[in-house]
Amino acid sequence: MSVAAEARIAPLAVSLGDPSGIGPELIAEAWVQRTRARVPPFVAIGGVRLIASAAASRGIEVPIEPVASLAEAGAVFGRALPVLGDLDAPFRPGEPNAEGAALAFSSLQTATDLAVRGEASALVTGPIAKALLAAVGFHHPGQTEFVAQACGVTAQDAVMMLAGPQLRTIPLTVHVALARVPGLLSVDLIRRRARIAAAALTRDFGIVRPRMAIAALNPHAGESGKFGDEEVRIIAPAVEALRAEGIDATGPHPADALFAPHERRSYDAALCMYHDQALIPLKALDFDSGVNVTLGLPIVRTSPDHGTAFAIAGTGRANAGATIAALRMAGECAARRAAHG
Ligand SMILES: NC(=O)c1ccc[n+]([C@@H]2O[C@H](COP(=O)([O-])OP(=O)(O)OC[C@H]3O[C@@H](n4cnc5c(N)ncnc54)[C@H](O)[C@@H]3O)[C@@H](O)[C@H]2O)c1
Ligand SMILES: N[C@H](C(=O)O)[C@H](O)COP(=O)(O)O
Repeated sequence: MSVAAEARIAPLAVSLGDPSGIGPELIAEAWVQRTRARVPPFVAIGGVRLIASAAASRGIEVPIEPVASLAEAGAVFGRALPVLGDLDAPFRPGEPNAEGAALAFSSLQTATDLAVRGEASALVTGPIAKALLAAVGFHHPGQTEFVAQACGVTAQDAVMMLAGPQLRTIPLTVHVALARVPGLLSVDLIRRRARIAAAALTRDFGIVRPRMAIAALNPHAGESGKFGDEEVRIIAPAVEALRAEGIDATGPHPADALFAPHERRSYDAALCMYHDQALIPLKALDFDSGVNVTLGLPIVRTSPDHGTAFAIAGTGRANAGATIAALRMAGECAARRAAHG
């Protein structure tokens, strides 16, 4: 998608994430790198004081301008980092507390509303600590499910995808204990999520006929039932049904070889059975440019692949690559939707 096409979209709404984590300083860093890294215009939801202090801790100077609207943010972005709203907190790196979690929640709510109302062209969420947010009334496993609900989409139909330059992976089950995974797998779940993912890869990523590789659950894809029967009972029938409806699905593939370089060339996205099966290869290959994108929503939503990294907040060691990649991917997907509907 061209820079000209992205220039025509409204600014992205960016939530702060936990104010004691690395989110606010990476917002500042992304603004500093906006021209070189071709970051589309965005507005931070709150944090005038917070972002200024977080930027100072990295040794970067960022002019910050409070704005009253998204239109104003677009006009300001070239000369200053626009901030909308008066949410704020002092910067206490590595010292998360309930007040900060409440601020992160409010910023997320406002940013999501702006995207749902169509005022922002996309939503980019900063990293939050799920346990801390739960303590202040956030009753969702993660931001994915919160955003889905705000869009009127069931959590089942909001599909998490991790995307980097070398790989795209989709965890079929996400924030659940590993012991529960086999009981959650079904032909219907695989088909439903694979369909949503295939449609989104076409609509948002321009891949005309996405190739979906479906991973096995057990070692050696179960070795003909010797090490587990989920492949025979669930995954193979799901692949067959997907192929019958015209989706280019293959599998079940033994997961140990699926992410080898020669295998990665054979598919556009790997559908994985559980969180770490999908996220370990992605983060091993593309940690500093990995994006968490939610497929199947009426809005575009992305996030950096990393978490709050409290231990390095304010030290200047946090890499801004994944935040920049999340902003760029959100801008590209929004521009593609604006161009093609
Ligand atoms: N996008 C999100 O909202 C998101 C994603 C993952 C984890 N989390 C949350 O973050 C918290 C911490 O989780 P975690 O420790 O498993 O993951 P983490 O990504 O915060 O940290 C994992 C490791 O990577 C390092 N790291 C992370 N981001 C980095 C960056 N940009 N540059 C350099 N190093 C970086 C950290 O210092 C740490 O060593 C948890 O509460 C979890 O719920 C949030
Ligand atoms: N599992 C995700 C990751 O590590 O990137 C992460 O926890 C974010 O999930 P939400 O976007 O649903 O908060």
